[in-house]
Amino acid sequence: MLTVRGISRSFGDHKVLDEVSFDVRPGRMTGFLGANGSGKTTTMRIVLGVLAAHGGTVSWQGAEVGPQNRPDFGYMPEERGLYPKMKVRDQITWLARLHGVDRETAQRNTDALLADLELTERAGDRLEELSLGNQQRVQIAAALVHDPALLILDEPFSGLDPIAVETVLDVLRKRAAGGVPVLFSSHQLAIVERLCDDVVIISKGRIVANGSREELRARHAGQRYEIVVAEDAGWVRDVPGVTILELDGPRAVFEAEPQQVLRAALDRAEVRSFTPVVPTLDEIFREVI
Ligand SMILES: Nc1ncnc2c1ncn2[C@@H]1O[C@H](COP(=O)(O)OP(=O)(O)OP(=O)(O)O)[C@@H](O)[C@H]1O
Repeated sequence: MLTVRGISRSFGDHKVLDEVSFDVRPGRMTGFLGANGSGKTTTMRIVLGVLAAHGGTVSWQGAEVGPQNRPDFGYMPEERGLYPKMKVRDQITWLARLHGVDRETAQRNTDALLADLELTERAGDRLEELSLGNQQRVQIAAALVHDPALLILDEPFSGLDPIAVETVLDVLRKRAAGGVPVLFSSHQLAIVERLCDDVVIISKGRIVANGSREELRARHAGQRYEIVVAEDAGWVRDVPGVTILELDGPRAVFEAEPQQVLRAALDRAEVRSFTPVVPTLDEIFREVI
């Protein structure tokens, strides 16, 4: 498990991270969300040791992270740093070798990743000959080729078309299923909602929400319900204590103490369904940042 505790960082007078704490658990996909400039990249760079913290600790499997851990980590930085003129397969294999992987394993891992990322046909092309989306897939291969024990990915889905997103998702899910903790930042909340086990939301350098997707939804659910009845649901607005959010023929969405509305409903109408409305990640995000 990766444990981040009380990390702070300033640039000049600007405090960019303020006591940031969260965990990235084994076998779980953790989405790291925040507006532009909220501190995601800075946090990731500190975890990777590329940047020093001004306070706090980062631990891996219970011990403070140091240079000895770095070869075990896989990092896809925001500023993509591969060689445009080098051929795709040569480049990925070479990166694996730099991480100390033997030649045979490096070639086997490269070929398996290129196949999983649907890049086999481009293996002999120079990186600069690929479309931006395909270059992005190569970046993902570069972060994964040495079979890292932890994955930190800065915006791995940016610039990918929906089919490429699915391909990359499958590759990352496979790693997580194998027990690797995966932390990735993204602005695409629909993807995070679908993919993540855990969510960490940062705003202006502070963690404002942190937990499993279900916990966050339950925590932010409030008293919002949807009722569907056989005929017009207009009477719901007359039940004391109800705030109507949507009213559309036989369907109403409202905030209220639910038992009272359900009792009133059973007196007046044939109830087809009565369900709590859980907020989307997008709604939670807007609420907390
Ligand atoms: N090397 C630096 N020198 C000065 N300020 C910096 C430096 N690196 C980051 N910052 C500032 O720290 C803040 C957080 O930046 P960071 O890149 O971590 O945000 P982010 O959440 O990754 O944003 P985005 O979603 O736009 O990538 C910003 O205000 C940024 O300008």
